[in-house]
Amino acid sequence: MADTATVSAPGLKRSFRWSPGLILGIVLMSLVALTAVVAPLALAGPAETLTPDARQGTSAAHWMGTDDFGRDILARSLVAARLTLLMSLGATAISVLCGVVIGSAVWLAPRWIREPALRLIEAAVAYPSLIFALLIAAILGPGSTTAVVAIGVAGIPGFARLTANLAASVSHRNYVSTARLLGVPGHKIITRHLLPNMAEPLFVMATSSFALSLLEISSLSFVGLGVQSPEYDFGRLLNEGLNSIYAQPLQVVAPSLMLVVTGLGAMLIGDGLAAAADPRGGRRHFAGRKALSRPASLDPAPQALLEVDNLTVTSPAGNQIVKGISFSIRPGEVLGLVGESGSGKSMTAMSVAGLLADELSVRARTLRLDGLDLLTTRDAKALATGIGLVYQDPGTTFNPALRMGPQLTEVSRVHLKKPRRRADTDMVEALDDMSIQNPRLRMGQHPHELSGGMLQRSMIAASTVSQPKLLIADEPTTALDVTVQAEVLRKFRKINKEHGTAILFISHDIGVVQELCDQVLVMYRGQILERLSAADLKAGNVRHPYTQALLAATPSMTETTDRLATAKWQPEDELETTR
Ligand SMILES: Nc1ncnc2c1ncn2[C@@H]1O[C@H](COP(=O)(O)OP(=O)(O)OP(=O)(O)O)[C@@H](O)[C@H]1O
Repeated sequence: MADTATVSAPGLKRSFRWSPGLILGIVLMSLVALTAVVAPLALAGPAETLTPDARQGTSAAHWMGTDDFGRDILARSLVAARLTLLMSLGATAISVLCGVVIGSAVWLAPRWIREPALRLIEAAVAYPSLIFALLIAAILGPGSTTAVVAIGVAGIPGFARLTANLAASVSHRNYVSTARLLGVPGHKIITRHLLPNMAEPLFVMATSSFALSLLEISSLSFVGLGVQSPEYDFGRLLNEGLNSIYAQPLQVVAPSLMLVVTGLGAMLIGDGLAAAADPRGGRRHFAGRKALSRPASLDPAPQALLEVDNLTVTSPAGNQIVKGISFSIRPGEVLGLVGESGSGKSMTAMSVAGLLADELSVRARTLRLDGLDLLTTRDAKALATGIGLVYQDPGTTFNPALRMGPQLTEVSRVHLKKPRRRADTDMVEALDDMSIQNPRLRMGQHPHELSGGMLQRSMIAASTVSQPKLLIADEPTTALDVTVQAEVLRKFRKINKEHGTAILFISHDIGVVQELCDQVLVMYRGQILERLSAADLKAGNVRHPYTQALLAATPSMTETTDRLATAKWQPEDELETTR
């Protein structure tokens, strides 16, 4: 149904609000930039030639008078715009480039380096940047290059912290988790997935940082540590005018006005962009798979494809989120995981995929997929081709900055080493198989050009094109409308029947689970309360009071009732785990 429609994926619609402040800022900065280009060409003579007309007041020839050496004050203030702007841009560039590199490196580093590095960056950010710059300038000696380096270096911690924080927040997106599962190297994740999606806040901060650099560079020149004569910027002009501030106040007024106009323009742009930007949106750390601890080993059941024995996930506060659960999935089996929100379903699935947040501690006696020890393996190819992942929200599954094709064919190209053309052809077939019309056209489009249903079916196609042994689907139909849901569920059944792919299917929806799954696990507060067949679930043959309460809370399509029951069950009840 959704194939012909082209709608924006949720969360990806962009809007931009032009505020009066932003427009004023752009006008002011354009005027200053124009002055910086034209003034040194047109006004170098009156600005730099020494004449006997020293300290004259305003006149038709000198609108703001002349300085101690007979030079035109207004011309000097306008010409100074070029050096001031160039220095501010240079300092901002140093802060942004070095900050982004350091922030990315910190995010990529192992936890034992990352945590102290972040504390160090926090401390550097808290230290006043101008004092820091004064210190650097005092060490390097006065000069324009010194001022640029000092102010640029002083701004690095701010960008490093922003980059590390943004990387941590973007790294929660599903497409980054998928890239990690696929074994994409950390630096590629940064350049392909993180930086394009962090560009907006970085740009907004760079604009504000430019305004700050302008003021700080002018301050350094004003106190004599920045630009030295015969060069001059706004700060240097203020420094020279200070000596004769009472006799010739215009010497200070003109560069002050230029400084105010330039600073105001940059700040208005920074504020305007920050307000206009539509925000998108624990720390995840890429270092291959998370190392899991294992108390002791146990031989897996021979027929099991996935063997999970005594899996425990503990939060940094010491709370057990998953409490020693055990289950297995046979080849070709569809296992449903149901339970209310927060019961630990996703934590269980992400433990299997090795994609849990760094701060969570994971222990298991056995975690094995078809002979592959998931506790210790670093074999990215085996993981990428062994496990497929489908997430709840198709809108966050794909990187909005990249076209669909390269994202969909990543496993084939990176791990199966298929040539690009062959990978594309296979993916077109897989998309066609998922009833996506015009698959070739879709491959060249960006995610926001596809509907939610199409994105979800594309994700299923990408997850299954390499025929993984296990497909993990974490509430894959929750964000879809009912018609699309039914279609997506049919696709799961087709994959299971045609390729014999085992599926770990997570859902709140008992009705969906009954239809799709062979076996069902009922989870509550990190424990498995009951394991039963879908047929028993359908027939209401359930033993545990919580499962009975869950069933009672499921609306029936055939019976009419005025009120829906809620899943009432007292947690004080004895937890009757059946493993
Ligand atoms: N990084 C974390 N640190 C501490 N606790 C966490 C962290 N991530 C998740 N949790 C907690 O773990 C519990 C289980 O979360 P999980 O996402 O597995 O639930 P779920 O059953 O999948 O719920 P839902 O159906 O809403 O997705 C929740 O209470 C959640 O708050």
